Amino acid sequence: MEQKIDVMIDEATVEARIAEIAQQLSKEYEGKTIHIIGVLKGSVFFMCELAKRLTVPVTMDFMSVSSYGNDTKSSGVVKMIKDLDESIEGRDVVLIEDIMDSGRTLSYLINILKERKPASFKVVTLLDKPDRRVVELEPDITGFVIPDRFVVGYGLDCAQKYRNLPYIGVISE
Ligand SMILES: O=P(O)(O)OC[C@H]1O[C@H](OP(=O)(O)OP(=O)(O)O)[C@H](O)[C@@H]1O
Ligand code: HPA
Ligand SMILES: [Mg+2]
Repeated sequence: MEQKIDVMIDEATVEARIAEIAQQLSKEYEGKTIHIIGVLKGSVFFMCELAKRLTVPVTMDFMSVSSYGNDTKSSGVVKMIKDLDESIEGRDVVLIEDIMDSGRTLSYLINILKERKPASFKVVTLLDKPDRRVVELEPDITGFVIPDRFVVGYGLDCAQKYRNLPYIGVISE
C-alpha cells in the first residue's frame, strides 16, 4: 500500500542548516583534520552533504549498528554490525548521526569510542527528539530539535523504506 508522507522539514531548510553546521565545524577544526565517523545506515545522506561543505581536511570511516530493525520502536538492544576499519587513537573524531531518539545508540557508541583514546570527540546529529530520551545525553551540535513523531527521509527509514527522500517527513496514516 502507498503511504502518504507529509513534509516536516523541507529540503532547502535541511540543506541550509547542514551548511551552517559545516561552517561551524570548519571554523572549530581549523588547522586540523576531522575524522568523521558515520553511523550506518541512517547517517549517510547527512554525512555526505556535511562532508562536501567542510573546508578542512577530512577522513572518513563507518560503523554499523542497529536497534530498530523493521520496527518504529527501539528493541532496546543496540547490535554492532560493523566496527571501524581504522584506529581513532590521537585523531579528532566527529561522530555523525541522523537522529538521537532514546539516546541508546549514541550512548553505546560514545562509551566504546571514547575508550579508544581519540585526541578529541564530538557528536553531531541532524535531528534530536528529546521527548523520547531514556539515556541522559546531549549532542554537541544538533541540526533540528523535532517533536515526538516517527520521521523518515534524508537517511531515516521505516522498515528500510524512504531513506532516499530528500526531506524529513512523517508518514500520515
Ligand atoms: O537514539 P536511539 O533510540 O538509539 O535511535 C537512534 C538510532 O536509531 C536509528 O538507527 P537504526 O537502528 O534504525 O539503524 P539504521 O540507521 O540502519 O536505520 C538511527 O539511525 C539512529 O542510529
Ligand atoms: O523517528 C525515527 N525515524 C526513523 N528511524 C528512527 N530511529 C530512531 N528514531 C527514528
Ligand atoms: Mg532505522
